[in-house]
Amino acid sequence: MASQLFEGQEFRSDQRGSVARVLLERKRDCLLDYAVPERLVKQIEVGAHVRVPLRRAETTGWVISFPARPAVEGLRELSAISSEPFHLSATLLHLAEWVAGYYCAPLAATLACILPAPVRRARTQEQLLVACLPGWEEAAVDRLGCSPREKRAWARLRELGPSWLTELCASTGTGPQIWKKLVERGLVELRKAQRARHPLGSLPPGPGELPVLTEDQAGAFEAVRTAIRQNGFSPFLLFGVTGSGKTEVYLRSVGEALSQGRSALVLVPEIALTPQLVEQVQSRFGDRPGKVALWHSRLSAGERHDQWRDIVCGRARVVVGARSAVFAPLRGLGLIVVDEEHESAYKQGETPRYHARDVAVMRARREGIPVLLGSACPSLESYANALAGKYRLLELRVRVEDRPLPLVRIVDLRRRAKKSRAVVGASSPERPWLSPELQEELAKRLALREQAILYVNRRGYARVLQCSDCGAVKECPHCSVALTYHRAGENLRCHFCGHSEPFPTACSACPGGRFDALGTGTERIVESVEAAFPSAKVLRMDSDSMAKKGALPDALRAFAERRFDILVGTQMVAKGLHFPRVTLVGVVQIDGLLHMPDFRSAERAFQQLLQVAGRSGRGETRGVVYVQTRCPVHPAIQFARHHDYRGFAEQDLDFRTSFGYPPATRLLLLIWKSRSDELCRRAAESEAGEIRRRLDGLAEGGEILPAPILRLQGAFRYQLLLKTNRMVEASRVLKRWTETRTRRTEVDLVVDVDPVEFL
Ligand SMILES: Nc1ncnc2c1ncn2[C@@H]1O[C@H](COP(=O)(O)OP(=O)(O)OP(=O)(O)O)[C@@H](O)[C@H]1O
Ligand SMILES: [Zn+2]
Repeated sequence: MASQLFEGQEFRSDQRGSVARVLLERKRDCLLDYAVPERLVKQIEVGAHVRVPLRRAETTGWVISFPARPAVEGLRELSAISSEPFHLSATLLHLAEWVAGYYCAPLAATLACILPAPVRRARTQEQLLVACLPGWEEAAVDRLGCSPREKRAWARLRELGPSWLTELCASTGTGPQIWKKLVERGLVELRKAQRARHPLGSLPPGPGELPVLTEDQAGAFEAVRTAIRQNGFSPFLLFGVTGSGKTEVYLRSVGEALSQGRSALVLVPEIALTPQLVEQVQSRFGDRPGKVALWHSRLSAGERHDQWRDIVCGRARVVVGARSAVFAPLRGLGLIVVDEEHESAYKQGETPRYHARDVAVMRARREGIPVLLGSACPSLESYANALAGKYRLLELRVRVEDRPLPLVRIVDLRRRAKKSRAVVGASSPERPWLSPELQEELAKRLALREQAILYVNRRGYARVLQCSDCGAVKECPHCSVALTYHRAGENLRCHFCGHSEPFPTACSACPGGRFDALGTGTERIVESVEAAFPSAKVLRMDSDSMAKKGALPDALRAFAERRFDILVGTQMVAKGLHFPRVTLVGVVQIDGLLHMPDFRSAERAFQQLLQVAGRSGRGETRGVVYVQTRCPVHPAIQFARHHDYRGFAEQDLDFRTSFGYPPATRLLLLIWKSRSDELCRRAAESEAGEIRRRLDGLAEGGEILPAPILRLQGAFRYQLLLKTNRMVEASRVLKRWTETRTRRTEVDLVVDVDPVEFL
């Protein structure tokens, strides 16, 4: 049965019935009716997760409705219901239905993304809890003849109150046997208890003194506060320059929602990259364990299981999370905050390919609450919505304490001598990657004991490894891209599929055995900096060096404590970091971003520049920024030089309107994928005709084109880009067609609504 069966229906959790319509948990949407046995009638509700018989086996699914009359006679009975915390609320079902409909995805897949099966199946954890038995005084304990160690342990537990055995042993330096002994003496009890896993448990709570808001902050907060009190959908775009204190506006707003007895949701692009914000939320609101919940896909299934229960039952009042937290089952939601709303990490790369910022706005509308989107360089989509009056624009024009924005200097690399082709192993005395201007400024800042950040848009050592004799370039065996040379592991790696191979001993195309390392990455910049400033302490920050759990917070702390002078990194160093001693930011390399085959390439480069520049001069000394480029007149660079967001937005919006790109229209990207190039191209061409016919009048399309990276993870890809102003309808037609599409086993089709990735 197709999905349109339940489109537009009201999900009401107060409904009951003797026939349940169940959406099976499978790849494609399939609805079946089951009889509800007498014993389950009281517990069953819309959104319940159930086990049902299917042919000779059992499967699982979600109760979607209680039809008055079953679709067929002689129904089979459903067999069991999952525990109540794992029933989805009507609000979430509606949201899921919208996501599935808009993003052209199966509803079953969307529900599985909201509440993944391993999370649901994980068990609550039980641990040993130690507690003092009542009625004992010190004098009485003395008479029992306890050893001094036993007595000390008992006294300590009395101060602490009931404690988990493992932690008690660790914090008091005792072994479990001492506690067993105290149990034997009848002084303490040891019992098993349910223990919720709180991923934030160990962060220090306790709010300090709140800063006095700047005028702009106060204005913005007042607007949000009024909206929270008034109840009702109201979307805000908080556009605040770097260092203007957006976080404080978020925190005050969350506090306001809580004080109104509501809960709040704070979305961040990537949890691992924003430890500073998570810590702030926890220290402001985590006055009891579990009040702030964390939600992202890197938590274990057990942790997510417990967090889900905490959120559903109302123990957690604030949820901080990445993309998928937009579906967190908070009750009485009063506010949603989306930090760095322009970030592409909010877009999910697999089915359902939703954009969490847009789902957040949709959820806020359904719940009738305010949503606060914040950024120092808003996406043009959001900015256009603000210009059109759909979002209310709140501006923070100046940095806190009236600190000036940094001075941006452009270093034009065009007239420089050609870079020497640095042969691997040979040292390059002139250090071609750092211009004399940037080196001079670095030297100056180091002498003043200030700190610097250098941004490079690629990790690794060199972009390409090329045979010095025949010119052959080492490519990934699975993708049509060159491998990146990583010196740290002496290997070559594909940044798209993760393939890795050792540094070659010989060229595969000729007898040669010498290679040129072309282009640069973070590792090479670290090498250049260390050569130029042997006494400086340099820290590399990219997804390679920060791969270990806890590495990033440790590194941030070390840099904050000035154990390093220079931080070299990828976009990781551009986001949300606040280091008052940083007075110099060097953009070593950014040109690559300017020329991506993507209509957003200028916007991305501009955002990156503005963000990274914003790390400079956040303390008492004014900052400077050096941007090295071969395209000094590119608008992204020129507008960034003057911190002119509006100027950039205006001219880029003009370009988008002239060429029919978002936000002037919406895009639908269809991608055919197959192991066979020929099959893929043919399928794309034949199906594109059918799609164009069905979408006639709803969407307009260009040609079938090979994807910019034709082969990815072993699959060849062809694309069709369609433009539409009626996405909901177009998406519905496409969904119906994909559901009935005769399945060609070798050719997959992906439908990406509002795509952000075109490679
Ligand atoms: N009203 C205030 N008075 C003094 N300091 C403040 C005030 N508001 C915020 N701050 C401090 O200013 C610093 C910068 O704030 P914050 O990191 O929120 O800026 P931001 O707008 O998020 O910048 P970015 O976009 O660059 O990340 C923080 O250390 C914050 O504690
Ligand atoms: Zn690859």
